[in-house]
Amino acid sequence: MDPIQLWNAIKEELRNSISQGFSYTNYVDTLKPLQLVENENNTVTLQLTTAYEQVASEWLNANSSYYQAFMQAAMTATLKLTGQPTFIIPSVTYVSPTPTTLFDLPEDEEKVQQQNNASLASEFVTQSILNPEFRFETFVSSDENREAYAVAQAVADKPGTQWNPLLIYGGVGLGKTHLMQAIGNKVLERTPNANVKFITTEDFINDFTEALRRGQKETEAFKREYRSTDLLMVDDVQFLAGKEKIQEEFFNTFNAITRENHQIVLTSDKLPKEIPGLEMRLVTRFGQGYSANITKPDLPTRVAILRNKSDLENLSIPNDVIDEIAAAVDTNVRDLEGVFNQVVGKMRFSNVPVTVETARTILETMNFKRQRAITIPIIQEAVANFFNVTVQDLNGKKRNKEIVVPRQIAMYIARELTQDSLPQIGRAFGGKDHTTVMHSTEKIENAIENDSILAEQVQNIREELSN
Ligand SMILES: Nc1ncnc2c1ncn2[C@@H]1O[C@H](COP(=O)(O)OP(=O)(O)OP(=O)(O)O)[C@@H](O)[C@H]1O
Repeated sequence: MDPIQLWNAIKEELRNSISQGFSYTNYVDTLKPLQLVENENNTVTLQLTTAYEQVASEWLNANSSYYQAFMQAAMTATLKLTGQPTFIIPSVTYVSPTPTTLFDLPEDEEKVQQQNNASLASEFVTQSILNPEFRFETFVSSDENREAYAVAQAVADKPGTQWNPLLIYGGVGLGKTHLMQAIGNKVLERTPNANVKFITTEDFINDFTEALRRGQKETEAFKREYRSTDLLMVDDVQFLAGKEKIQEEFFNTFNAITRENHQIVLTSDKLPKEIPGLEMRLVTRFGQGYSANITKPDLPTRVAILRNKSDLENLSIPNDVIDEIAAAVDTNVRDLEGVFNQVVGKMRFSNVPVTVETARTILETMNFKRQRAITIPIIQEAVANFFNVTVQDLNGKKRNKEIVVPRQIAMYIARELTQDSLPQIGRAFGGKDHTTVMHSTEKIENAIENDSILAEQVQNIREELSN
């Protein structure tokens, strides 16, 4: 006896004889046939499974006789129809939402159709490949990505539940794809048969365009392929901007997946509401789960990332070399890795120990310069030189305009380019009160808006400091 056929017949019986309080959609439809198990006493158990905890607990609960009796009655009626003499006992087990589709046995006809479509789709739909190195264990968690890291782990543990979709956004090369694929790798590690798909937005656009070009059957195959995923991960959704037809298809794919409580993870370079040309319905859908930002790593994080890489690859790169690279490359982690790889290559292929000097040469060739830490004394000196006054004047009490304006500018730049607090800045300017610093910075902030000469002077000093 085929459990799928049997269950379909029972469902039909239940649909026709449904009683009040026994909801077909919320109860029967959530159950899927697993298998038929022969018992010793000539009975057969139809094992059913559900991803809905409540349905399972209602079944298992002390009052479950209501459901069992009802189901039993439907079975008896079904068996009469099919003329089967075996006595069938229903049983229900709960599986957490992640692997639902693994048990989501399609109805026979549908199964064949899906198989046909799958092979049709595999002719032109992008195959998903995950980088095995992109795992949580190889990701350095720091203040700049802690929230994204934590929520990505939560999604990997319980996909399709609370944070759906998860959107990870931030600048280039900061680890968005790494974290997204870490979710995929973790899910696959736990559930190897899960239908996990990772694609770029460009892949989605190309696949859909190709499907449309090939015809209706292929378009259907495309839809089934994408909409049947347990976990769909799409990189760089900002590239959907301005493409109406693609956005419509993406919207439908999104709805089909989330309706099944399956998980979507997206990355973007900015928040959806800031993507020009992204339709409102997608903006709201993308924002309905959880959006986590990743920002540029600071110096200690860059050092930690390089140390971690060096350890993972069993390399003994000296600490001063790591510090040199981390101090010079503050753009993003991808650039940091690029320089690191050059250094590793040098170690391997030229067989000489890597020193700070070698690292500096590599950094220079790659156009990276060590950033000078900007401190208040450096700012004071630059401002004093620019306006032809002395640092003593800036730190003194003179109140003539020729001194007051440069002093206010120096305080403003100190506030902007250092991490020092208002009281610390006040102390560094000859023991001034923090309210004086606040007043000065506000004054320059407002003046920059209306006074283009002053704005240019401030900009020139900034540039001088960055050289
Ligand atoms: N915190 C981190 N710890 C370890 N490696 C990291 C970290 N952040 C980024 N990386 C590494 O930096 C490289 C670039 O990261 P990734 O490709 O994930 O960036 P991205 O934010 O997706 O960039 P893009 O927007 O350009 O696609 C990868 O090799 C990744 O492993």
